[in-house]
Amino acid sequence: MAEGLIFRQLFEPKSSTYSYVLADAETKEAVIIDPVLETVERDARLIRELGLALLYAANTHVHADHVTGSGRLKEKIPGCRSVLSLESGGKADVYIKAGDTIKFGGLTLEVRATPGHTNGCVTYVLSDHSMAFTGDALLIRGCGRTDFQQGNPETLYKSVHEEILSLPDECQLYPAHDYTGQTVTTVAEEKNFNPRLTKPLSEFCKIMNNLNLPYPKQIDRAVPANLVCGLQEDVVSLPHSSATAFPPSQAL
Ligand SMILES: N[C@@H](CCC(=O)N[C@@H](CSS)C(=O)NCC(=O)O)C(=O)O
Repeated sequence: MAEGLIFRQLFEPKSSTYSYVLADAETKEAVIIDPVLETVERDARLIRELGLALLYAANTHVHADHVTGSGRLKEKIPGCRSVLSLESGGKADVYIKAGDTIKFGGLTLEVRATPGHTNGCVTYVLSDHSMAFTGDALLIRGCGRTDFQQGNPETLYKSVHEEILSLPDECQLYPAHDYTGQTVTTVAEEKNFNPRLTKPLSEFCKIMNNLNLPYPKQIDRAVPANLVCGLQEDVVSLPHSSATAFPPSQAL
């Protein structure tokens, strides 16, 4: 792990989503990647307890399976700005594209475009290339589905091979989801053991075109909400949250 980095991996069980807090231990400036609406209270508390100054709530893409917590975090933590790729077509305070950087204290995340699951997917790579946050492009021993939101298996295959598996073998990869209890993988592991991405392109496409997965349970609620930073009048938190409804934000 990069020297001087505070790092937390956080889990939201309903959608099996991982969120990540990264902060500079010296300046306490911080970023959260892929926060979830239902766990905003928990995450905001942690950020407060660690004495962090949250600069950015950055999404890897417009998620289809859960509502982002970025809009709600902005309301709770003044100074926090939402981040999303320009390609996503959603609202945010800061629009990013390949090659951009997100700075917090002395640390930097590089933005790599990794479309294929959606066309706005990005991967955030710590500038020393010790860790990368792959969203749904690469999952542990898997990858994001390609059957909606402009998904395309050929695009995904190229993205993952060129932008993620080209990182150093020891680079730790942190996905947006895991459905089997795993938490982290490495480039070397995925180059050797990923049952989809180790296949030639034609075989990969065949696998992806025949996954036959049911649509995510929250898709009809999540996609429209995530296009407006998770803040939409009719979006309410799922039952286990203490929060209720959020008014539309003028401050996007
Ligand atoms: N059952 C879950 C949705 C599971 C799912 O479709 N996951 C997506 C990422 S979230 S859009 C995916 O790409 N999965 C790939 C795979 O191989 O599982 C729910 O209802 O939320």
